[in-house]
Amino acid sequence: MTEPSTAILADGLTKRYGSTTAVDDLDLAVESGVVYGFLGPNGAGKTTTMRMLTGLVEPTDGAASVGGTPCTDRRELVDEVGLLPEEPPLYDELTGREQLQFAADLRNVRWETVADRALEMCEALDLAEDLDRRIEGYSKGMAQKTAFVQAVQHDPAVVFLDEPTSGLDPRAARTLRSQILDIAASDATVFLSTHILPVVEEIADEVGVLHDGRLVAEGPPAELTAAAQGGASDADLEDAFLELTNEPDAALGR
Ligand SMILES: Nc1ncnc2c1ncn2[C@@H]1O[C@H](COP(=O)(O)OP(=O)(O)OP(=O)(O)O)[C@@H](O)[C@H]1O
Repeated sequence: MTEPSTAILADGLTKRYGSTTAVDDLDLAVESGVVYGFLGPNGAGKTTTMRMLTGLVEPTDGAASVGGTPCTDRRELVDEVGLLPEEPPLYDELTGREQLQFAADLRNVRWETVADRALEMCEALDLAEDLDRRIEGYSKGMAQKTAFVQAVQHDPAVVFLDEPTSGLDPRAARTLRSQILDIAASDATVFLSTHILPVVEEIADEVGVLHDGRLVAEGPPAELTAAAQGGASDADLEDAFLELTNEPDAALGR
């Protein structure tokens, strides 16, 4: 058996905006092939963390790397990562197919090499028939599916997903969950931020809970759940989340 390698590493990662500390001295070590659920209340610093890890925002302090590449090295990082941001970058005037081809071009990847994978994913997500329509006429769900495929079609080693099932109907959300598991099974790492805790319970191997920019708990979902409500057998991840983010100092042993 080969030793697991670290896909995402953050050391004292900090981002301040004026007097606001969005991310506060964050340490992370996420192993390859893991689905890491990144949770936290609104404004906890999840998006800012993902933006630093993908090189979109410079940290004020600390450092991070993805697949061994420093996150400040955006050019190198582009080959390693796929990002589905909160507000996906799509061009209204393009068709879905042109958008996917454009995304491949941007990464200097030949469309022919990713087309089979991309089109298979579109087929499973029930998007294939809409690929030759312009994105301006897409529903929110269609746009979200396109943005997801664009983020992962080049088979990146590490995938960052911010609310990936946003706007998806239950069938599409289920397909997308299974695609995320397929991605992880192929030894890629998935860093998943979502408020939909049952999704995290279902597919995450590890969970990190962020509160006010600080990591207040980390572990497998079952472990966090087991510690919630004094060990009550019917506690779930939502109970754990509410407890941890209601009393973060207790979680940190203060
Ligand atoms: N560009 C910016 N300028 C100033 N403050 C910012 C900026 N981006 C984020 N912040 C602040 O940093 C903090 C963390 O925001 P962030 O968007 O990272 O949280 P989040 O956990 O992703 O929240 P949500 O769940 O609502 O998406 C908030 O207080 C936010 O107002």
